[in-house]
Amino acid sequence: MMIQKSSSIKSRSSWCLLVLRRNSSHSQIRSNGQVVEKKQHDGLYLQKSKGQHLLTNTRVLDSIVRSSHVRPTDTVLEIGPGTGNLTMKLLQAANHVVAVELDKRMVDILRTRVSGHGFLHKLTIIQKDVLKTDFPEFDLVVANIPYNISSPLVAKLVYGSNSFRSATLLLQKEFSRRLLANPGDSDFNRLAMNVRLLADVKFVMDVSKREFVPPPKVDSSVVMITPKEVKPDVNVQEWLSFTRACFGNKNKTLGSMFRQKKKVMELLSLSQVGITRNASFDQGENQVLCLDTDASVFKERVIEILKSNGFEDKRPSKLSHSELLHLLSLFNQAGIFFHSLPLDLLLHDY
Ligand SMILES: C[S@@+](CC[C@H](N)C(=O)[O-])C[C@H]1O[C@@H](n2cnc3c(N)ncnc32)[C@H](O)[C@@H]1O
Repeated sequence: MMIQKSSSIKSRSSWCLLVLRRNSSHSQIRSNGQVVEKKQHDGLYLQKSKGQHLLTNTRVLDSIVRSSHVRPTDTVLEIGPGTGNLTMKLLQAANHVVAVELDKRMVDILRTRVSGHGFLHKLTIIQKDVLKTDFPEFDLVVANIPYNISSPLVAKLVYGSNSFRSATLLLQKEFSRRLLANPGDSDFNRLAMNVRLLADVKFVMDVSKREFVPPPKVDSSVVMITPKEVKPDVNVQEWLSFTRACFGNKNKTLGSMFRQKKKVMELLSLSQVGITRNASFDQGENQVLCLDTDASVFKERVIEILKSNGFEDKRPSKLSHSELLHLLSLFNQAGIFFHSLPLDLLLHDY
């Protein structure tokens, strides 16, 4: 299959008009939101909305597979196999590949291609949105993912119920830099804080935009995410709610964040934070404070905890995991609990 750029590019800001030649047939592609399809046998319209940038450089594909340390006994999860450039390599290296692909046209091409090479028995295709799919068991993830779902997808992998050895992912370069950043770095954010609580992230290599068809606007990087063997002793759902509250604006101090009336009311009204009266504040029975009357009590308690423990002037993005875990435990000891929002919502909310 050969895919090349057409000379008739009309708009630089929207998708290019592409010509894809396949078995001597060709078709035009323009996806600027409105897909203009001209049926031409097995022509393929690559859609920006689905992040369809195909990685075509064999050397890069080989490097990705090599650096993922796939074993012949492994089941590999591939997200967004597209036309199967990476899938073909994975099928040769692994025992089985589970490929999750949204686009039926891609699924059809993939199935035909894999079948033509006699590998169909090693491939399971799930034609679904990866964010709405429960995964079967797998050992590794290796994928060139659609960049528009990077955050929820990484969160789903790291916080999901599947255990796996590692995820080798091709990501937008800037996004990968954030995952690799440390507290205090300018690009460190909530997702990085959450991912790095449960996993290590290692840089593998940069990949130029020129290696894709069509080339995206940005360069890419491969990173390897490895779940930690020893996980911190924290309720992860409460942790996710807690960091969501702290990182509302990562550059604000925790003091000014929790002083905002809007913030306090939002936290309470969303049941994101529950506060109970307990022994550390009064001798009464535990009970959830009433929203309207007790917002100011809640605020006072939160500020008091921040102040007396030296967190009031700290910015969340400058704090280490152990400092934030300590702050959460201080809140808990004071009867303030960050009640979990549904995990699905927390994972999508980046
Ligand atoms: C960046 S392309 C990668 C294609 C192929 N792996 C390659 O490297 O050439 C991303 C692929 O993910 C698919 N995709 C986009 N959104 C998806 C979703 N929510 N669930 C599953 N697949 C999706 C696209 O249709 C596309 O085939």
